[in-house]
Amino acid sequence: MTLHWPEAACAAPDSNFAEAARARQGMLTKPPGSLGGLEAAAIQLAELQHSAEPAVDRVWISVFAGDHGVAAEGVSAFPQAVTGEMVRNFATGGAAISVLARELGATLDVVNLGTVNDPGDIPGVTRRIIAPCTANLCEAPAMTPEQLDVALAAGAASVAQARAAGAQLFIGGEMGIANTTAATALACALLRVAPIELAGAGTGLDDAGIARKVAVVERALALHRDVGAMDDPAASREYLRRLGGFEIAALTGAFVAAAQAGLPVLVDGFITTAAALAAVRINPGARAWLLFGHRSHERGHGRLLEALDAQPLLHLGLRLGEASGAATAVPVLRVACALHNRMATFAQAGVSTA
Ligand SMILES: Cc1cc2ncn([C@H]3O[C@H](COP(=O)(O)O)[C@@H](O)[C@H]3O)c2cc1C
Ligand SMILES: O=C(O)c1cccnc1
Repeated sequence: MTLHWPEAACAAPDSNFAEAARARQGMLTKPPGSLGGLEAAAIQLAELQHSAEPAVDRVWISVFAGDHGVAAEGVSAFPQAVTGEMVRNFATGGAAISVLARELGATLDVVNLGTVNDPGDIPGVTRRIIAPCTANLCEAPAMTPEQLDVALAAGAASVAQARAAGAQLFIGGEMGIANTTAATALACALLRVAPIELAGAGTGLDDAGIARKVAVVERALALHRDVGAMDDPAASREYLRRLGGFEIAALTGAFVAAAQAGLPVLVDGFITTAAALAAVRINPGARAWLLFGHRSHERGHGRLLEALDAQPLLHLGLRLGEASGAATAVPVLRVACALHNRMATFAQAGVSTA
């Protein structure tokens, strides 16, 4: 059997740079460990970038958009037309992620994978249309095998662009009305937990709406059960195909491709973390390349982060998606790098050690 590209080896982090960075942190003019997660982030970036001076000055943000057949079940507080409308808003600069990208001096890549309310060919949007939307995942597999392949490859194509542009950090975001339902279904299947444990309010469902969402995810899981063992990469791929979405699969493809290329990734919220879990299940070597921007307010995010043994940088109660939480965490990573690279050592500053 030929190896499918997402299962090919990931790049190797360099533990020598991690050791050196850890040693340097111990010599800087502060009690060892006192900069907590900032130290850990700088050490991880040094290890991933194979650099004594880690940096995240050049940031690439890809926001993948796609519509979901499961929106027909009334599982979002907003209408499906919003997905296409927001694609336009990303491109014209009015969305949260548009503002954040400008603040960071980051490149914003908007990729339309298929929206029912299609904004068409507009400047600032890359069209990689797969279909107007996925199939309703509680009635059929969300994607055909061919659609899954195209979506995974779309993510990899954005990573190739990011690398060509010299990016030091890749951020993936998503837009797709009803995609918290798809992400919940995928996470439940990958983690083997009940929908009631993970289903949340998304864009703002009330309790009755969340109960409807739970029932929809239960139907989906009943339809798509017995796909394979938890540790089987092919089974995880199949769950992604049946329960994911175009933008979720593109994120999975992007995360795997970034890890294969040796480009660190900063993960956003609930939906992107579900895509990240799928990436790690398909290719375990991808885990090392992931940093986590924030813990979202969305109900199931904590469980997903735990499953990935992730320590997110921020906890601000954000529940937007679009890569907004990851983008908000970039200044924290920049501060971590500046401290690591520019603080004086005890010897340089003539400060007494313990
Ligand atoms: C105006 C607007 C902008 C958004 N930007 C991201 N999302 C977020 O909300 C959606 C997921 O929530 P649900 O599953 O409840 O539909 C996704 O599109 C996500 O990115 C938005 C939602 C809205 C309404
Ligand atoms: O955590 C997220 O990414 C999120 C939560 C709610 C709605 N959209 C995205």
